[in-house]
Amino acid sequence: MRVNVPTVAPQFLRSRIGKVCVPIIGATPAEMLEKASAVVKETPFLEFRLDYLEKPLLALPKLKHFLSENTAVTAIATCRRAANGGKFSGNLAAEMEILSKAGTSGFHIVDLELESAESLKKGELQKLRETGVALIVSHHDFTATKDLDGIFKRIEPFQPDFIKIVPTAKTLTDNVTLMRFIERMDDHSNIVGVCMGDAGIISRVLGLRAGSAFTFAAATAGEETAPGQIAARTLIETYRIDQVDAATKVYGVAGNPIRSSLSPIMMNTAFRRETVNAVYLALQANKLSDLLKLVHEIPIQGLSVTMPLKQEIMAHLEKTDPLSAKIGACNTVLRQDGKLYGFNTDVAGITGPIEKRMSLRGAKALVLGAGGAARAAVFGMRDKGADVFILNRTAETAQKLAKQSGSKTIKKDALAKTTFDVIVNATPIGMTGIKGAPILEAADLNTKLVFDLVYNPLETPLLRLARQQSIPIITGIEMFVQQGARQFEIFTGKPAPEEEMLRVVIHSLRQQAESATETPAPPAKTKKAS
Ligand SMILES: O=C1C[C@@](O)(C(=O)O)C[C@@H](O)[C@@H]1O
Repeated sequence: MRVNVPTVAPQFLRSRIGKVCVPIIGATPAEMLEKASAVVKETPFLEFRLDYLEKPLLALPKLKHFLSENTAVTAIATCRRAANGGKFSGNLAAEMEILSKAGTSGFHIVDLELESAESLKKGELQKLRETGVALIVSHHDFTATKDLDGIFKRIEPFQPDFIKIVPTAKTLTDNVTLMRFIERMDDHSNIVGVCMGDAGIISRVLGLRAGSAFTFAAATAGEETAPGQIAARTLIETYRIDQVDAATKVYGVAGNPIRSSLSPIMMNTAFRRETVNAVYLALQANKLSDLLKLVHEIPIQGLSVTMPLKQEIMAHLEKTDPLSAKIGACNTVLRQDGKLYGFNTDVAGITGPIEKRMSLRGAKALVLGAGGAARAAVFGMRDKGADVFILNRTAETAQKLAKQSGSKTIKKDALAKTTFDVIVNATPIGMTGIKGAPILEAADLNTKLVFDLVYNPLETPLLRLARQQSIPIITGIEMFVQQGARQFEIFTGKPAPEEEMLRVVIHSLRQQAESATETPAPPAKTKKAS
């Protein structure tokens, strides 16, 4: 017997649902509804995570009212139990009662975990389905991506409207495993697949192209219901997920850790601005071999390479430009005819901004540090004809670099008596989260220009010191944008929209700084993400 006539028959759901489903969380029904009302303006496909509520059953009348007023919304009810990675502490019978009630409260779809489905007594699932609600049977693996075919075989007998498989990507190539699996299922238009974890971002952006019926995105940054989830607006506006098709070229920034890199927002904005059919991903690379495999499997057309892979990748390149070879590091890889070619745009990111202000030919430059960034600064400025001095905490590394590059080393006590045309900080000192005393004092800044390669915070202590003495400065953002702009040109052959790139980077940094000051202290106990 049908308890309720559904507003949408399950077979029409496919045409009704959007490509991006946004989970709605909240500790109270009022909080949930407030969030849902805000999200619905942009994305009308919502998953109400009833398991986040203390008393889900009591919330259903309010949610019913919301759904009757918001007829454009397609709503999933999920009440995942703690044993399956959710937050619901009740038993299976309580979960079923809530889902059945959701089915008669205007929800279009309910989400049931495979383990729950398998534990049901005969006829119980049928009873739930008789409410007229469509069914997703889900499987989550919070540790790995494995045995996807086996999971599929376990879900299939329940004949759900959607089969959802959510493993965790431990490697970049786990995304390929998931996407190949979905592609193989091409006679099933009802598969939903996404990898959790920082390494799983690839599947969140390219999964629809592989055939996933839809994907998940967080309401806002900070409201993720699973590790690695991207905010809906970022996924739609920055990654342009609606436009990713078979012809979309894939690029990315590879490193470890990569989560807070601003390259994806900068490069995707540039692609959008120049209407290039390309998407740029954050690639959490724990191992270079995993990255190299991914590059060929996807395939990836070009890479920005960052710490700690800039040196290690050199051995895997067909050819590099002469500066990368001298520096022993490369930050840009272009894939052509299956072969990888390396470039170093960090150098141009340093010399370009200086040469906009002064010629480096014959200029006297001081470089602080002797690591990777310092090598780019030293070789780059030497190449432009500057006389370079190196100051580093470990004198031997400075001496070695000086010898390789035809530069000199200098001691800290000599600075007050020496004048420079430009001082470049290539150490991480001054960067948000890095401890360490400033290297230079006011008396050491006898220079016409100070360039800090650190870009977060916008104004570093060194730049503040220079500003106080009215010495012109260049911020690390300029280097970041310039190295990215040159990469864009190598990737696409088009001039880079530098102003737009700069604008979006400054905007993101300001937002980050604001949310860092606004965010209340994290709770003592971190809850398990699901
Ligand atoms: O199953 C899924 C997918 C998900 O775990 C994700 O990885 O985005 C988020 C959950 O809210 C949803 O129920």
